Amino acid sequence: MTFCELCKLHQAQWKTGYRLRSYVNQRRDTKKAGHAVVFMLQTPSKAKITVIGGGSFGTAMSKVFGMKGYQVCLLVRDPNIVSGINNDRRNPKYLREFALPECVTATSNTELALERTDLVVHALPVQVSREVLAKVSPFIPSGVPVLSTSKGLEVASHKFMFEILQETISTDGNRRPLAFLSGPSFAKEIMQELPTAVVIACEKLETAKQIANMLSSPTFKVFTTTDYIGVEVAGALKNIIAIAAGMAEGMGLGMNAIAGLVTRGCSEMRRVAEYLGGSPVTLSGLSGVGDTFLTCFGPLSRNRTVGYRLGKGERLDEILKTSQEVAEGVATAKAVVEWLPSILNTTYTRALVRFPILLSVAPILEGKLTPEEGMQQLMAMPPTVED
Ligand SMILES: NC(=O)C1=CN([C@@H]2O[C@H](COP(=O)(O)OP(=O)(O)OC[C@H]3O[C@@H](n4cnc5c(N)ncnc54)[C@H](O)[C@@H]3O)[C@@H](O)[C@H]2O)C=CC1
Ligand SMILES: O=C(CO)COP(=O)(O)O
Repeated sequence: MTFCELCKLHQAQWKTGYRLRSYVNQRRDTKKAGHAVVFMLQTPSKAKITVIGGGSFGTAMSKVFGMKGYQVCLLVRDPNIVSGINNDRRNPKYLREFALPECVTATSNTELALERTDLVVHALPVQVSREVLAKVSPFIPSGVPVLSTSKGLEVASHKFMFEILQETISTDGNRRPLAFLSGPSFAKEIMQELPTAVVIACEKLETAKQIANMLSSPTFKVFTTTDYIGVEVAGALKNIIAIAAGMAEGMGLGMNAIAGLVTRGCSEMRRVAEYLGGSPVTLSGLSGVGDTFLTCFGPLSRNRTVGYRLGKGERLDEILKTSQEVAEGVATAKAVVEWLPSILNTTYTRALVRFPILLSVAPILEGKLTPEEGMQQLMAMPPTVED
């Protein structure tokens, strides 16, 4: 069967699934939304997925769901992306070299994008997420799960995505299950259909499993966990470690230094996650060391690239001017220098002894320390027991 034939088959399945979706929506109206969602996600007929964000990762998620035959609607603000996807089956701005399945469409109309949707996938930079989620929230049908793929800490509030979602999506009295996807998953490699393994976290394991089933394919393997705190902390903090690793590489410090830095960075990340109630098992898994390795050593990483260019002597403003994609670690590093000492109820200087990597990146990004001074500071830390 060719790819086009497969798309036609999926479109036919979508049409036959329409009555079922209407039934599910009626069930939602009768306040049995929780059961209706469970039923919908388990059925083999094809549901509607709304992806918020037409950047690299939103495009990649659209492809994964589209390849499974779901009706994917991308909600984007740029009209060129809407027409590019609807007319040419390509996102003209991000990963344009890859075609999208025919069942992927795009719109800038929030109401249309979220009408009768069965799952919302959020793929926007963390710093704009609160504003966008607050706007779209009234249009998300009651009981529909929201799967976040964003990784970082909000600068203004020092909050993770799970907190931003709790504050924007679940406050209107219509509880919607919140789930979080993370792990080593470069958007470009997903578009290339290269094998990828991720983890989905949700307080209710059953919901995580249902979404995992919807996404799983021979090239996309999905694990599940209930430890959304561990997944969220790792997803945010690994980006800071990646900037540090890139910097060490740009400075030509050698593999001993980079491996040491990444390992100790993972230790700091695990200790923060455990402090907040995350599990060390999660931190040694896909969303923890898995994603940290990818981002620290993978040439496609935007965070590692920012660090590499800093290590080569460029200034942050010059680097950001020449990059159209988000490097979440830049904002997250800034948030962490204020947030981490405050949750530990201590000063920056005292916290620095326990978390020297997580807390040294922001002063370098801000130009208060040079990368060389940052590295000297790390090496001058007093010897401690390895933890
Ligand atoms: N690209 C990747 O390989 C992966 C990215 N992620 C995460 O996914 C999230 C999104 O990243 P990418 O898609 O890669 O970013 P990107 O930089 O490729 O795209 C960001 C998108 O957000 C849109 N946007 C920015 N501000 C907006 C606003 N105020 N309103 C509406 N849209 C707005 C931009 O127009 C763009 O389409 C990040 O948190 C990232 O860490 C997670 C896994 C992999
Ligand atoms: O999180 C990612 C892959 O899992 C992407 O990392 P970068 O944002 O550094 O490219």
